[in-house]
Amino acid sequence: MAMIAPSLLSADFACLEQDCRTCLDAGADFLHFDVMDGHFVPNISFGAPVLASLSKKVSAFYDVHLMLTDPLAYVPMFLKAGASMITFHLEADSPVQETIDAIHAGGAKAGVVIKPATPAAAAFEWMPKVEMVLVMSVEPGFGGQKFQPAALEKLSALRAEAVRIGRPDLLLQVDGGVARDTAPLCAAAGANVLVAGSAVFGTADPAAEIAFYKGL
Ligand SMILES: O=C(CO)[C@@H](O)[C@H](O)COP(=O)(O)O
Ligand SMILES: [Fe+2]
Repeated sequence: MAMIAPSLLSADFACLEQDCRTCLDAGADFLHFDVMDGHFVPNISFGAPVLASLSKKVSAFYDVHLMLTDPLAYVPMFLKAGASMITFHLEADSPVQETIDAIHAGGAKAGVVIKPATPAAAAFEWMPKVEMVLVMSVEPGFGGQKFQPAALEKLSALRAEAVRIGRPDLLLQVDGGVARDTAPLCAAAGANVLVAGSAVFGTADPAAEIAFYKGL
């Protein structure tokens, strides 16, 4: 059964607290918090002060997706702000092992992310060291983009590798263009955490959307 991580990037920032509660009441497993620096990706979203305010009011598993050129420099502030898991890009500039260690030292779970152009094999060496691998199925930077089917092969390859190394239940997340038509394909390919932004918040009934993905 898949877990669902609604992406707050598509929430109404003027009612972020209420939007989080709606997701959690509907059974959302994680709240996906997309952080963009306007450098690693051509967009700026929100940062640690927003997470700190939110995590004080709403108790949840905060799945923080860092789209930053130097994630290591920002790990301490996101840990302090209440991140439950911090995921960073292998394409970023920070040393990977040091960044994983800094996240773990702060008591959070760690994940690595790959962009569409990065092969699945790039994540293999890190799989024994992290709790989650995230496959981007769109270019990071914006919500509402079209799902890139090439992500499916990567998910299958990563799931096979997770089984091979004796971690069959490793969290394997997919992010970008996940909707009612693409989510079942992702789950069948081995994803067990589905990020959905516009598919959840772009509907009149986010709770019904969340129930659909949880049932996969
Ligand atoms: O990390 C990102 C975008 O860079 C995502 O988490 C998006 O927020 C997903 O949005 P949808 O594609 O589901 O609308
Ligand atoms: Fe994301």
